[in-house]
Amino acid sequence: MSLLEVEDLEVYYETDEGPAQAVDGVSFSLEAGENLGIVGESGCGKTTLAKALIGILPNEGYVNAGRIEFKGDDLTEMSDSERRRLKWEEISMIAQSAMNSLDPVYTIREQIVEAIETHRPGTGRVESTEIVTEMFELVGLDPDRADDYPHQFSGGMRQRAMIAMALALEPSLILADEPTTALDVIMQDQILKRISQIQDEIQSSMLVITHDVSVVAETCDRVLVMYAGKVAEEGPVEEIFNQPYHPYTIGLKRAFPNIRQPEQDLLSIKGYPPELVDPPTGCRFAARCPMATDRCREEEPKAHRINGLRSYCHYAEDIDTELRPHADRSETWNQTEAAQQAGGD
Ligand SMILES: Nc1ncnc2c1ncn2[C@@H]1O[C@H](COP(=O)(O)OP(=O)(O)OP(=O)(O)O)[C@@H](O)[C@H]1O
Repeated sequence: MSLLEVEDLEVYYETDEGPAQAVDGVSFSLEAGENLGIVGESGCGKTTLAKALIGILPNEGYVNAGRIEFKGDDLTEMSDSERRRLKWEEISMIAQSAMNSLDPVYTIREQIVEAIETHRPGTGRVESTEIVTEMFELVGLDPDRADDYPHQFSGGMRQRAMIAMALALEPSLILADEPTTALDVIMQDQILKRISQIQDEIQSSMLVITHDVSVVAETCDRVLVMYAGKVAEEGPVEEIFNQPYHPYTIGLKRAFPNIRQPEQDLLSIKGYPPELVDPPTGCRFAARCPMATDRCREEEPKAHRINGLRSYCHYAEDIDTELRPHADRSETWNQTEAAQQAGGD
């Protein structure tokens, strides 16, 4: 049994224009001890997916269909109180901004101790205080600062404090949503290394949600690439980044600097993701894909399994022979939209 199994998950938001299909038919699984990265541009549904997993969708958001099985129990069928019990102890979240997750009126120590005592009622004050000291040391904070309020910490320290809090109860699953985006590059690297170290010690799994493929390359075993609410491609990190089978992954990879090929031009994928209230039929990436055909615009791609990857591109099987050389060229992605349409078929 996998630690987490998500099947055909649909998460929608009620909007004035109708339901926005922010997560649409997403399936994946996560094994114990494994790290899975979820990547994709802003708005592709990464945070919505995480919020649905931990049960913190805003009022207008709801799970429309699908299953989220954690250790064999369906989270979508649990009551709020059952889910609250799981939070921190079994599943914890490191959010994008620590400021929004830490309570400004309590010291950091009070907040961590409160989380420990709520979930482990037998834990005495001395033991909880010891856990705080240990966690502070693990994330590289001076334990003497645990009695400070969040506003007395710098941004980087707050982020570390939140990581300490998220890991204090040794959860089986950590959801890290852009855990280091607000930090400078050196701090990002240090914090990612800390998280991986602690994770090894407490043997937990992690879902790393980010738009930055280098964060995933550094921390994850597998990657799920999302585009406009759907899975574009999924597989082991090495394979996804070395030999992807979806044009979107090829484009996304080329949009970030590659230390192995520093001479390569960075490219930007032209255009914007589609509206999610009335998404296009066919492949959601078709309008921005330089290789799209009429079939892509009409028929939704199914999963193709190749080389240990799951790719949702009609032409995944042909990528090796015909499309990859084309997709690897910057000029392919620099074409104007008119040229794409003229030459697309
Ligand atoms: N409360 C909301 N009401 C309506 N639509 C929403 C709401 N929250 C998010 N959305 C929409 O759902 C889609 C997915 O958003 P989400 O924040 O999950 O994406 P994301 O990939 O995490 O983006 P980012 O990297 O910017 O956080 C977007 O189109 C967004 O506009």
